[in-house]
Amino acid sequence: MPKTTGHKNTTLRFYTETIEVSRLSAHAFFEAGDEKYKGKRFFWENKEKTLTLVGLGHAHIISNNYKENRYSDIDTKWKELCQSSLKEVVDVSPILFGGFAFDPSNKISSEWDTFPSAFFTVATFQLVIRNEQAFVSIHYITEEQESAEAFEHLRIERDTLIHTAQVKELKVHEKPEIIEREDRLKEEYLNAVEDVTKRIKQDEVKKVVIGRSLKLTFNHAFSAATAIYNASNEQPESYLFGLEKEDKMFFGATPERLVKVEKGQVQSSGIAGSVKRGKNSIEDKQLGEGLLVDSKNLGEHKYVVDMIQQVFTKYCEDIKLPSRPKLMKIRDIQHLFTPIEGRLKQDSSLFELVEALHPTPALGGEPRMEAVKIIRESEHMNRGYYAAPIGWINSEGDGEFVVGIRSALLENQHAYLYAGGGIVAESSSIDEFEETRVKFRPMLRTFGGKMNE
Ligand SMILES: C=C(O[C@@H]1C=C(C(=O)O)C=C[C@H]1O)C(=O)O
Ligand SMILES: [Mg+2]
Repeated sequence: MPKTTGHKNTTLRFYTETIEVSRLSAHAFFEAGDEKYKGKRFFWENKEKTLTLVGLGHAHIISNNYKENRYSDIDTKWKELCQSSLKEVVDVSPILFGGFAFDPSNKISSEWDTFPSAFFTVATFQLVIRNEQAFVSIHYITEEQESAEAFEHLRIERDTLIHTAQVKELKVHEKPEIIEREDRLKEEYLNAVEDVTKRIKQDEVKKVVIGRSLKLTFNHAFSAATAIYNASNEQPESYLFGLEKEDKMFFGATPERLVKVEKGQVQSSGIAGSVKRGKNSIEDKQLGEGLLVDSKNLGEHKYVVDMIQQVFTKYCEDIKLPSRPKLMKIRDIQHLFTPIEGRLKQDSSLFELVEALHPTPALGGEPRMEAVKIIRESEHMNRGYYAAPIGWINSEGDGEFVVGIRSALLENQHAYLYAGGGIVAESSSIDEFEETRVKFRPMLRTFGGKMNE
């Protein structure tokens, strides 16, 4: 078991070696880790498809179960590891990949019990595909002097993994069938939406996002590699993420960037307000145009943009913010979308921004603390990592986090899907239920589910 950092007296040494490889599929590389690294992998592909990351094995884990300071703890330990342990100048930066729980104060026992409030890893074998170039790095983190023998062993293992990935196409697994489908806590969900709508009308809060979950049971275990592969085909215009922990994998295809930092430039996005896609281009256009002027959806959206703008005002300068939202059309749904950009003021880090932004009113509500408390009390479930930040950071402090929606937790023969929506004074429980049904679609298709139910 790799040791985690944090002990002041231990000096870790971080050894790396990178090679460039030609012709390597990220999905096949992930699958090559099936035998030895299952439960210790991650997958990432950005929306623009200019960056793909795969991690196999844990060279190092940084995690905590804190309610407070969970972001700064990860931040500090990662900086420490990079600054004091990483001895060489490296051409491909090591990546720290992981995620946070939506609400570490939620104590409901659930499928998420083994996920701490923050969980990040440095992979033993890291694949980075950038601008069509693929690099595989070995990471070896130890308290001892480098052991030539151990490193040589890792090189052999790396070559085996690359070879396996190059010669094999993605296995076509026998397709598991869904044998049971359960709308979990449906009554509780509908009651929560109605109750929250009332409380909003009484001016207790302005907006609260209420979510629900679907549980699928298959006749045999669903392969993690296949699930990620299917999700990327179902929703190619989204980010793709996967994070394994022991026998589970949290994964999804989300359209929503929380925050990206690259060379001091910061980008975030306000995405809230939704309508389905039309059956034909005329209906689709009408629905989109209707969304752009719909007061209920514009209201949902504005809380998000205002809050992100406040955070940017604190952490950034040269802020660019369009005056009105545009449409983001993805396969099953269209959203109101406002991109926000700025330049990071000095001395602020990506993790500080993640902390300041999570949860935005797109996933929590307005005001934030009150909304999170209402979610904790009225959803009757534990969101785990759903609707929470998931992403990566490199040794320079650049990186990107998305909001883990349009997502599911896969556990062998079971999958738990999650979806929610922003409740405002004008919400109706029937329409909100319908909106979550549309949001479940990409993940349902990923698992071979039927859409007409
Ligand atoms: C909460 C979800 O989505 C969020 C809620 C939206 C809405 O209510 O209109 C739209 C996009 C997301 O910010 C989800 O997909 O589960
Ligand atoms: Mg909505």
